Amino acid sequence: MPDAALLLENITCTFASHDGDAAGYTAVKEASISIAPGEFVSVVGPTGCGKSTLLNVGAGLMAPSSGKVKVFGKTLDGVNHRAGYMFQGEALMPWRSALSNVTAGLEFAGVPAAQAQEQGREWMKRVGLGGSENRYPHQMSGGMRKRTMLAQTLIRDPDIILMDEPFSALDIQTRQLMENEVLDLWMAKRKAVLFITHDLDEAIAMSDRVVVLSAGPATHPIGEFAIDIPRPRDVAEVRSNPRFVELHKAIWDVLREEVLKGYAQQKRA
Ligand SMILES: Nc1ncnc2c1ncn2[C@@H]1O[C@H](COP(=O)(O)OP(=O)(O)OP(=O)(O)O)[C@@H](O)[C@H]1O
Repeated sequence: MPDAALLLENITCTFASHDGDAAGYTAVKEASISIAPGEFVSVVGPTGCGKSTLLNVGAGLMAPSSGKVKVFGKTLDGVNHRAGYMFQGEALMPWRSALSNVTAGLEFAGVPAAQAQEQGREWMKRVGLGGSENRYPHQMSGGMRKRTMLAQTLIRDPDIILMDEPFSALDIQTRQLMENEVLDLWMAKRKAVLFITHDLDEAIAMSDRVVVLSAGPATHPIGEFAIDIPRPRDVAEVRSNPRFVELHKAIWDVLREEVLKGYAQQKRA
């Protein structure tokens, strides 16, 4: 079997506690997730369970308290340079134009400016933003800013794409358009994707596999479902596919209780 593109192996993450508990807060405990090259995997779980923590560990932005990360078979030490990361919030640099936000990663990697600009313009077109190169982030809609972030993430052609609830702030129509665009781009290149969402519909519509996390503390996977719905898929239409409905019910049966636990914990906090 080929090496996983990204393997999170027995990951435990303990944070210093805010309430003086010397043992700290173990957000994630012995969690293992493997993503094959070219596979699209979504991770769903209740709010605050540790989804972003796991993604940060996979990106090499946070070292786990114990456990290992392997990238195409090699143990990760430091930042994961084979991964592109699209954050949940607004991560554009407000002082840079859309184009220069998109090309920033190439520039930092030492690609000559003219070449970076040419690639940047191509990517702006690919994400439907041809003609908006000179706009600044505040001159763009939320959807346009997300498209810019998508181009910024994909321009470096990463082998692994990490996405943390990338479209949660968008209205439903824009969100579905962007989800379809991401699927089209992914179908063309088939990179490994780890997609974090709390939206089960989105997870099923997009993925090859959905991993369900337990509520925290000590979050870990409690279920894994192969999404055997043929591609290409339209994220809006796929929702009426009988198999979608069946999978939704099966996954929700596992997720529901965890969501209730997560909600109760947030109310207590
Ligand atoms: N640096 C930190 N220090 C202390 N606690 C932290 C830190 N980072 C995360 N946590 C805690 O770890 C838990 C998991 O956080 P995380 O952001 O990974 O959850 P999440 O599932 O991504 O949340 P959401 O669904 O709200 O985006 C939370 O209880 C959070 O408060």
